[in-house]
Amino acid sequence: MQTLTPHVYWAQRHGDIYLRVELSDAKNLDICVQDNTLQFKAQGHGAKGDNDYEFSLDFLEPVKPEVSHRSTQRLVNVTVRKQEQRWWDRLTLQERKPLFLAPDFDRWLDESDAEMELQAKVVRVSFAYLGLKKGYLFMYNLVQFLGFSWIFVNMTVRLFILGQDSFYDTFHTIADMMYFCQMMAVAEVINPLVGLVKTGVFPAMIQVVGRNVILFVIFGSLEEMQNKAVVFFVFYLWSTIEIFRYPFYMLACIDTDWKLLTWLRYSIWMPLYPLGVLAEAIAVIQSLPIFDETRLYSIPLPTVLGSSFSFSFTLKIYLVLMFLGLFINFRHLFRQRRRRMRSRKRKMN
Ligand SMILES: CCCCCCCCCCCCC/C=C/C(=O)SCCNC(=O)CCNC(=O)[C@H](O)C(C)(C)COP(=O)(O)OP(=O)(O)OC[C@H]1O[C@@H](n2cnc3c(N)ncnc32)[C@H](O)[C@@H]1OP(=O)(O)O
Repeated sequence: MQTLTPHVYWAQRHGDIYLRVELSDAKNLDICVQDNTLQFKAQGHGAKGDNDYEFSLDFLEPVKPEVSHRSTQRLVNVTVRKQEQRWWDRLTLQERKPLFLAPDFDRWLDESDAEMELQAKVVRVSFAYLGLKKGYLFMYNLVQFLGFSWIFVNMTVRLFILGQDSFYDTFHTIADMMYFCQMMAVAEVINPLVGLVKTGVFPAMIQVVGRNVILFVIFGSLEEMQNKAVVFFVFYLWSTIEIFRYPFYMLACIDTDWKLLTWLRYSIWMPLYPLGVLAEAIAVIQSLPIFDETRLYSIPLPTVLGSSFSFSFTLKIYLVLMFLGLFINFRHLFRQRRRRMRSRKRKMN
C-alpha cells in the first residue's frame, strides 16, 4: 500500500484548533504533537480508496502536546489546544497553505464571531454559577426560616397555653431544633469567606460564635441551666429577629424587596440585639457558680499555682467580650441600615 495524504479541513477558536480529516473507517490511528508539529498516521478509506494516509502540520504558534481525537465511520475529528488563548492569522508556520488543507466552513468563524461565541459561553457559565449560588442561598435561608419559625410559633403557642410555666421547659422542647439551626448558621461565616455573600466575616463570626457559646456551652452542658427562665428569653429573642431576617434574604435571592420586611430587618435589631445580649449575659452570670461548683471544664494546675483554673474565670472574660461584640455588631448593623436606606431613597428619587 502506498502512503497518501487525506483531505484536511480546519477551523479555530481562541483556545482550540479543529481538524476534520476526511477518512472513513479509520483504524490504527497514530496522532501526536511533537516539537509543535502534528503527526497524523492512519489506515482508512480516503480519496484514493483503502490505504495508509498521513500528514504533518507545523503550527504557527505553540500548542499543547495533548491531542484529542474521535473517529466516526466517515471522518476523524482532531482537536489541538493552543498554548495561549489568541486568534491566529493562519494555521501553519509556512505561509503557503499545504494543498491538502482547506477551511472547514461548517465550523468556520471569523475572529469577532468567535469572540461573541466566547462571551456567550462566559455569560452562560456565569448564569449557571449565579443560578447555583442563588439556589443554594435560597434553600439555606428557607430552611433557617422554617426552623426559626417553628421555634417562634411553638414558643408563642406554649406561652399562651401555659403562661409563665412555659419558661421553664423551653430547653427540652426547643433545644434540638435550635441546635440544628445554630449548627447550620456556621454557613453564615463560610458564605462571606468564600465570596458567596458580600458582607463582613467578622460580624457574622461574632454572632455565630457568641450564640453557640451560649447554646452549647452554657445551656447544653449544664443541666442546671436548662430549666431556667432565661433560656426562654434568649431563644425567643433569637427567633424573633430571624423570622424577619431570613425571609428578607430569601427575597433578596430572587431580587425582590418588600418595603415592610426590609424596614423590619434593618430596624428590629435595635431593641432586640441589646435585649438578646442582656439575656445572654444573665445566662452567663447564672452559670458562673454552677461551673465553680461542678468544676466542669476547669483546668487542673500545679499545687504552687492553686488547685485548678476555673472555667468561670474564662466566662468572666467572655462577658466583657460580649459587650465588645455587641458594640462591634451594633456599629456594623447601623452602617448596613444607613447604606440600605440610602440606596432605597436613591432608587425612589
Ligand atoms: C472571633 C470571634 C470572637 C467571638 C467573641 C464572642 C463575643 C460575642 C458576643 C456577641 C454576642 C452576640 C450573640 C447574638 C445575639 C443575638 O442574636 S440577640 C438577637 C438579636 N440579634 C440580631 O439582631 C442580630 C441579627 N444578625 C444579623 O443581622 C447578622 O447576623 C449580622 C452578621 C450581625 C449582620 O448581617 P450582614 O450579613 O452583615 O448584613 P446584611 O445587610 O443583612 O447583608 C449584607 C448583604 O449580604 C446579603 N446576605 C447576607 N446573608 C445572606 C444570606 N444568608 N442569603 C442571601 N444574601 C445574604 C444581603 O442580602 C446583603 O446584600 P445587599 O442587600 O446586596 O447588600
